[in-house]
Amino acid sequence: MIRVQAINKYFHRGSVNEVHSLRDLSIDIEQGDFITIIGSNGAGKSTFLSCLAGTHALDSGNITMAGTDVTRWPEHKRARFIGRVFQDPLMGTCASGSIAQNMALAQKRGQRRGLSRGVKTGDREAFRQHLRVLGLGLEDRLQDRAGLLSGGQRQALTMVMATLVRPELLLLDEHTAALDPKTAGQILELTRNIVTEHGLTTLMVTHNMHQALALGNRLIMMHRGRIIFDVRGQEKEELTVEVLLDKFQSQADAEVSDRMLLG
Ligand SMILES: Nc1ncnc2c1ncn2[C@@H]1O[C@H](COP(=O)(O)OP(=O)(O)OP(=O)(O)O)[C@@H](O)[C@H]1O
Repeated sequence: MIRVQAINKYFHRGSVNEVHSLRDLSIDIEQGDFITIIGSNGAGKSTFLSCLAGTHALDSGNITMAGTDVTRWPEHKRARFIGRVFQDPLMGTCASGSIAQNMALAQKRGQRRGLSRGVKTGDREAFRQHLRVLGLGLEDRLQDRAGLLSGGQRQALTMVMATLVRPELLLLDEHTAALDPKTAGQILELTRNIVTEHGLTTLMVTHNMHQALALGNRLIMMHRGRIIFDVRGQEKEELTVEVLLDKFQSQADAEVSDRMLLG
């Protein structure tokens, strides 16, 4: 289990530009949970993923993974058991490296990486098998530079790379948002298959409520650095876009009335 206890994250603390991005956020993430995360712009969704990945240090609070306190662990140390896919398909792969070289690097995630970009012969067949599942023909293009691939192909490759070494936690940050609808659908299907096949504990940020409802066993809604709604199982199955929109709206209404009261 991953336990997040009362975490706070500020940016530019103490200055006029201070942003309190995460506010006493707590959540227990069960082994195998596939959580979709929705929330308004600036709600803190990406910051939350970055704090889990160790990209940002916390101002307070704790994160434990499988009983180990990782709060002070730097990003590179957590990389051993965290896979992450970003919105930008260009971020997950090295354009100048071949598909095989990219996969060889992914295979060494969290280990010391030498300067050698060599790929062992035995690995090539394993890489081909991983790529064949995608149905994109990438298994026959191991020598091609990743920079030659389309955005969708690169994101598919990134998904495979992020899960080549089974991650304890998979973080997906709007990973289909930059793709055309058809390709986004394919990557989502791939996501569903990979996560289900390996039973990966996964957090997926999306602005698409249909996606948030269609995938995962649990959904959380964030607002202003907090989790304001957390639903799972049957209750999630029965959720509709209308109910989610109502939640958003009631939050906005509450803020307006707060402002009126305070003002
Ligand atoms: N590196 C940073 N420096 C300063 N402020 C930041 C930084 N990263 C995030 N913030 C601020 O923290 C708040 C939360 O941002 P975050 O990107 O986590 O929100 P989000 O929910 O992912 O939003 P979106 O849906 O728009 O991507 C915002 O006010 C943002 O401006």
